[in-house]
Amino acid sequence: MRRFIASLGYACSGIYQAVRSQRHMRIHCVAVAIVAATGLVLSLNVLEWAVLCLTMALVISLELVNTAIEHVVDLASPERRPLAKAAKDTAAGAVLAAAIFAVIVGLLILGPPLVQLIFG
Ligand SMILES: Nc1ncnc2c1ncn2[C@@H]1O[C@H](COP(=O)(O)OP(=O)(O)OP(=O)(O)O)[C@@H](O)[C@H]1O
Repeated sequence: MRRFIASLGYACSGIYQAVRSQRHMRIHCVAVAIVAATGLVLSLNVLEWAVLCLTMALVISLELVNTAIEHVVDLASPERRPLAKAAKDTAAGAVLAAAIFAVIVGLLILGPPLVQLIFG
């Protein structure tokens, strides 16, 4: 049990450091807060919350993995190398792809009730 709590602490510390050091991570967190607040205002149903939570978790998780890859690349290759560039750019691409689809999911779920609330 003590080992589990220690591991939990290390994981939380990793998230905290990523939020502190990565601007993109802070932007994702603000987006999550805005989506959550909008979802509360719109009284989304359980399925809509589940889809939104999964989508937001995917983006945040990929940003954490991207940050870890950046650290490992900086450790393994402080000098500039094509493979180091490919690793960083591919990891960043994974976050971008998830973020684009997250915007689409957000528009699909929040868009219609938001339009209804504002203009209906
Ligand atoms: N060791 C390297 N070798 C070759 N290209 C690199 C290397 N490190 C970074 N780059 C290139 O520079 C870009 C920016 O890298 P940089 O390390 O400045 O930012 P990052 O850590 O990838 O991203 P962030 O700004 O989110 O922290 C990378 O996406 C990659 O294209």
